[in-house]
Amino acid sequence: MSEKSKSDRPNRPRSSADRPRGPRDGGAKFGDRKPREAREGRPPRQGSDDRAPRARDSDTRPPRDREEVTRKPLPAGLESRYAALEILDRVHEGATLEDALARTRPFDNLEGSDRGFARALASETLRRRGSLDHIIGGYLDRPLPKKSARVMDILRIAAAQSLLMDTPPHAAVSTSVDLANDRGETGGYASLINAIARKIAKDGPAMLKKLPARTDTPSWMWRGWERAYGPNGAKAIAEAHRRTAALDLSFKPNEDLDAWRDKLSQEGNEARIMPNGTIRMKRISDVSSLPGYDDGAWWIQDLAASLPAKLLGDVSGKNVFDLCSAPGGKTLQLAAAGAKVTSLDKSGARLERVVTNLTRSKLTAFLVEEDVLRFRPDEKADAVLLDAPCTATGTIRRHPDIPWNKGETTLTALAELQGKMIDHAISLLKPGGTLVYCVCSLQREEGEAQAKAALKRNPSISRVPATAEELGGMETLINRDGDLRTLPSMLTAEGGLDGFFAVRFKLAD
Ligand SMILES: C[S@@+](CC[C@H](N)C(=O)[O-])C[C@H]1O[C@@H](n2cnc3c(N)ncnc32)[C@H](O)[C@@H]1O
Repeated sequence: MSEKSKSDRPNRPRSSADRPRGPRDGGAKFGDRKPREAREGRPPRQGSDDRAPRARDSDTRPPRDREEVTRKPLPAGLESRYAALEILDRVHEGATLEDALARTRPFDNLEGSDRGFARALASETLRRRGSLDHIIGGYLDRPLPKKSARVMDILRIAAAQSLLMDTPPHAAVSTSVDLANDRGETGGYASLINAIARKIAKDGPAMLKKLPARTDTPSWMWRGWERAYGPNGAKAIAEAHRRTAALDLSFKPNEDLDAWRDKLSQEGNEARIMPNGTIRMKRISDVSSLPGYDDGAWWIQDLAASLPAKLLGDVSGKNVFDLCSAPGGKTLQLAAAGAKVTSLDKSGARLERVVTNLTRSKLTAFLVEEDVLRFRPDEKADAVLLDAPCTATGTIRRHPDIPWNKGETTLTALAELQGKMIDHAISLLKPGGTLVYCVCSLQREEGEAQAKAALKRNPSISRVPATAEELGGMETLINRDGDLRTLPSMLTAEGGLDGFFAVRFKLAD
């Protein structure tokens, strides 16, 4: 982008202190903080454009830096397992898997296939943690003491390698024993780990096959899905979570999708055009090497995540507030469709990712760093998109840490916040304006129940049902009320999609 004066640089977050006038008044400040990716001099990794929302914004925490500088190099083959163990440790401390991957030094030091292996090992261990714990538990006389959490993690990654990955059993066992011996606190358990890992390598595959899909789902989540979708629906969702998500790319309007499909297709990884215009392929490790990345022709966005913005219809030339916008998937969509977008998020760190994504895509938006509930612009909006913070249970395929780091109390607190955000978003609309409220959650409390309660609290709004035409003809994604409801168990033959809910409201004229 060419050098412009401060007031002409829309892609700069403004702090709330710079907000005396309307949202489009320029005056962009917020210093010259560079986006994190640019600071580190490396492209964002796969999935970073449209990652799952998080109830707790751990992006603002300082990087973990506790790795011992003086550590002796580990034997070949052990580094990647050691990195996976450290990643799990950070997730247990409350970090998201994505943050843990970004901030675990032993992982950062890995390259190529070792890096891919460590990532896959940590992800698969979390994805099937319930099953792995069940099988390991069968070999323990009593649960391991809390202070031996690392022993349990070594057993988990031993089991994950034997049961879920193609690691030869002897390698899964011997590297786990080596990991145990690497530290005094776990060395005393080396023979126990050796014995259990061997048994699991031998008998575990048959045991794993017998475990029901719900074993990998915390019971509060399972109960919610059963209430909402019935026992078979809950089972189908849990089964879908065992599969990894595809790589979905959203394109700017007017791009020639047939040409992009041909350019993106690789041997063994055919790209395909989905009904809504998403191009889908199998996940690859280096997205930045794909054609079109540097030109910003596309951005990563799950098919389901691309649908709520479509419910705003033709936004060209309209004033649209994208509330809770980071990392910016929907801001990019709206800006690419010609809207004058005000992109608001309360996290400055996450807004930097919006800047990165806008810059790469050569699109512009006005950025506001603010809490939604405190946002009081002078000028109201033609349309508002509210992608509220939620439990993100619709994105478990991509973020297998979610079941273990979210609880029912988080759900209750988020549901209360979502109601307040909806009411505030309505107050930001011009008469006749449109609000789309959405969440990437499977929990009814955050979706269907919010829509119902919002209509009851606000007689000035009415629901405008979604149409199949707006969703690329995919009418199965519309529920009985006319709202968008996607589940990971839908479009199974095509690779599934994230779980999303979206409702469209119109404010009376
Ligand atoms: C669901 S994610 C947004 C995903 C984004 N819309 C996209 O399409 O890329 C939720 C976002 O809400 C933000 N957030 C959470 N609470 C907020 C609040 N009170 N005010 C503004 N933003 C908030 C988080 O920082 C997070 O970036």
